[in-house]
Amino acid sequence: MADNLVSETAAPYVDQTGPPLLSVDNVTLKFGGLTALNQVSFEVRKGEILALIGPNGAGKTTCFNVMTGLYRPTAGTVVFDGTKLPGRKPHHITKLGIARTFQSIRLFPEMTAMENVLVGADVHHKTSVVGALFGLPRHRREEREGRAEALRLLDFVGMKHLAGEVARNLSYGYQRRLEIARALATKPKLLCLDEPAAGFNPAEKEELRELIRRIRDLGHTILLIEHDMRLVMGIAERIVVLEFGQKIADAPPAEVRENPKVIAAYLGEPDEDDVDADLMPDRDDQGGSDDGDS
Ligand SMILES: Nc1ncnc2c1ncn2[C@@H]1O[C@H](COP(=O)(O)OP(=O)(O)OP(=O)(O)O)[C@@H](O)[C@H]1O
Repeated sequence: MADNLVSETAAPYVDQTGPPLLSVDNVTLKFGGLTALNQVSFEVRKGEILALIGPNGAGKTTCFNVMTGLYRPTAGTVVFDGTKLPGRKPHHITKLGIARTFQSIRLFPEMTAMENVLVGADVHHKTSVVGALFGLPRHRREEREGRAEALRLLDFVGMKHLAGEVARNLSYGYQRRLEIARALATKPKLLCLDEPAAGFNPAEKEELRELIRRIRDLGHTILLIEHDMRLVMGIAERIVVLEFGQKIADAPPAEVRENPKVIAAYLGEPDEDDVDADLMPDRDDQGGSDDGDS
């Protein structure tokens, strides 16, 4: 792999000294006899772009599902910004500051792009149903500000001109961008992206890479599940690797791509010196299922 594909940023945004934004602490999750996560621990530092990678079925999405309150761990805990998460409802976790996108796009297909973003923003609205029904001034002001913010977010992801378009009519690429805009509308401290580049061509992947950088530069921390190694190596400051529910590596990209365990996980047994993480297959090459949202 060409060296210039490895992120060389000195991670100027990453808070190396304060407490981690997220700690996954010894998390085990069992589905009946299957251990999807086995004593997994890692931290996400404020301002970081951290990638979570691993072969199909390694436990990546399950990890997101534990962090966002869809699953409760069998053992272990997750602490976000000083708050223990297990047992909390997903909407409460969103309010605390974790937002996510899904492997398979989940928009409201009959709503416009603008309305989809407004749904995301709803999580922080303060006015009551009564306020909405009677069109009270505070509600009207909140609505006006919400629309302006939604438009700003649509502009940020490059689709302001599509604000009035119904989501189901949008191209696949724009639907993915809209999901990101909706997640940003919740004002997340931590944005979790589950395979955002799936189905993208190289040019779209490059645009996505820029977008993820810009999102981080705004002050959001990013946790990224992605099968495209070129994208991961080019953007992540640190990579956590899972295999069969266990963490097998946690290091900067340059180290991870040389790690024999990681190479073996992707390619089978390493072939002495003749292995290079550039050969790590993209998701499409793995023949994995499309919808592992678990
Ligand atoms: N709800 C569920 N019930 C039973 N087993 C599940 C459930 N969700 C996930 N699994 C299993 O847990 C394991 C981890 O799945 P997970 O979707 O987290 O993997 P992944 O690393 O995200 O994979 P992919 O890259 O294919 O999306 C797999 O063996 C999967 O079949």
